[in-house]
Amino acid sequence: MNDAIDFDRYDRIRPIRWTGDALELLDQRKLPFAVEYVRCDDSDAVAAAIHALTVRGAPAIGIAAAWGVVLAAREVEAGNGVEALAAIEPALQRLNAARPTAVNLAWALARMRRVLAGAGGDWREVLAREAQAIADEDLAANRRMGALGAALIEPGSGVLTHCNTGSLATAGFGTALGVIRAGVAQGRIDAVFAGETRPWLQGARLTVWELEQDGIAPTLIADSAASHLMKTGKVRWVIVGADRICANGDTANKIGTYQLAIAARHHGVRFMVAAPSSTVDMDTLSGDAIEIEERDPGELFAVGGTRTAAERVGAWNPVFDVTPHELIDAIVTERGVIERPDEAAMRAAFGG
Ligand SMILES: CSC[C@@H](O)[C@@H](O)C(=O)COP(=O)(O)O
Repeated sequence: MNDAIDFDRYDRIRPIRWTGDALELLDQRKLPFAVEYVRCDDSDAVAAAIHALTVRGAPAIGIAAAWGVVLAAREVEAGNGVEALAAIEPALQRLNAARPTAVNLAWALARMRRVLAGAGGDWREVLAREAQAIADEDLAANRRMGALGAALIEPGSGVLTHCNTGSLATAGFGTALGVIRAGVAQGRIDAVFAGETRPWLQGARLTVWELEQDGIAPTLIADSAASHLMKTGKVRWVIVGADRICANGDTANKIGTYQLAIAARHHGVRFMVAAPSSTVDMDTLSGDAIEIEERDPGELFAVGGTRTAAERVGAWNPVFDVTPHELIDAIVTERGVIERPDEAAMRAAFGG
């Protein structure tokens, strides 16, 4: 087994590109059938892209929103950061309202507000530097998490992941998918299973495509095949990302994660959450307090534009769920590994 990880070999996709005067977003609604970037020239276009899932994944929407603040700043004249902040605050609120569950969005906006409030005449440059720092720190955090998470995995393991948590969902390398990339690179993981992730198919459309760019051949499964897969003994870990990790370790992630955690515990499969510290929300005490985004029920009526449900049916489309901390074996952030997370362990690691 070789513990060295050639990060560049596994990290080629960039979903967010800042051109110097516009934000380009890899259109994740069209992947894998078209690789097209959408150009955003103002902050409302960024907010609309976040809402429409053109850009998605908790860290990625935080980074996109930070660049959205830079775009909002172009529309105002102000002598210092405090004046500028007052002028762009409505735009920041529209960015914040684009999606409710991933805390990285509010976290990135709070960070942009903080530096702006302390800036002088050079406030535009201060904002651009901070947006770039948020992106750079995310990439570094993912690489660190990859190494930390992979170290928990015994050589010869199979793993199951859910949704898309890779380069597409972050500044690069990925959270759970970063752990998987690192685990494959080190020879610890010899089989990767990816759930389709109905209804938006992040697993089928994005994760499988991303891993194939790296020369990793994943096996796609229907979401409903997960318990059966676990019963076969082919996976030792379920590895997922997070949209918000609470003070007690309860974790919101893509709908379907909770049932994977229940099934994993039943079958003796371990359950890992990998996320940067920007996903940790020590102000939210437990998962009960997390707002779960509900999207258009129409997302359930069709696949790829073809109707699959009868006409005039009702549907409910919550797109995240909360996994209680008791079902989580390890939370991995760039700051370290928390095994069997609870409030005491979270407070010891993150304060608050
Ligand atoms: C690094 S990504 C972690 C989560 O953001 C991911 O698992 C997820 O749930 C994404 O949901 P999405 O609705 O596609 O934005």
